[in-house]
Amino acid sequence: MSRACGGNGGVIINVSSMAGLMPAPQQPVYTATKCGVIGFTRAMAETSKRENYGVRINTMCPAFVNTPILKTIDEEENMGKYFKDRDAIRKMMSNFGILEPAAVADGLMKIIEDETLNGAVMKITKTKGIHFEDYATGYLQEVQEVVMRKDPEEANEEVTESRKC
Ligand SMILES: NC(=O)C1=CN([C@@H]2O[C@H](COP(=O)(O)OP(=O)(O)OC[C@H]3O[C@@H](n4cnc5c(N)ncnc54)[C@H](O)[C@@H]3O)[C@@H](O)[C@H]2O)C=CC1
Ligand SMILES: CCCCCC(=O)/C=C/[C@H]1C=CC(=O)[C@@H]1CCCCCCC(=O)O
Repeated sequence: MSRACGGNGGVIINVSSMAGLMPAPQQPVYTATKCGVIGFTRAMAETSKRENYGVRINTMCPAFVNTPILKTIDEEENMGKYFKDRDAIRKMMSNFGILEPAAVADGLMKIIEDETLNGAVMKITKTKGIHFEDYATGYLQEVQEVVMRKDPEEANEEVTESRKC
């Protein structure tokens, strides 16, 4: 797919979850994997841009969606020691509401069609619909740009200077 490998470019959409953006105390490992998907997506999107892969890489973070995975909350084998906490998860579901898969399909289509999106973290919730996690990228970009073109000591000084008020 990458132009660097002779491909035509394209778009990759990784599937994270709202659990990757907020702590899900009954599912710490799930939370960690979904956070990982977000970090990986954002880093690879930046790599793709710099290396001119021609591939847009984005991720989506739906809240609860009506699919078979929700039934796994009632499986002790899946929940392990958090099985006893399934009522808390059910309460969370009832507070958040449950999306239909079509809402996720709408998000997928938006990412495919909007060619400006790269490194985006799309949230999909019952109350707000499709919206995006806002990162303070200005500082990060500034640091990355300076660090990429300077020797470490010079870059460090420049970044420190630029942050002085
Ligand atoms: N349903 C929900 O509430 C939400 C789901 N997600 C994410 O969406 C993605 C899809 O989940 P759903 O369609 O909801 O669940 P699902 O349970 O309907 O589908 C998951 C699929 O993954 C397959 N699978 C599981 N382990 C696998 C493995 N090791 N190798 C290959 N395939 C494997 C299963 O056979 C199943 O077909 C997952 O990454 C999930 O974490 C994200 C947010 C909310
Ligand atoms: C706000 C969390 C939204 C999570 C959406 C999601 O990815 C759901 C996945 C669940 C399906 C089976 C599970 O074991 C998953 C995790 C449930 C996390 C719920 C956290 C509830 C809580 O912390 O109270």
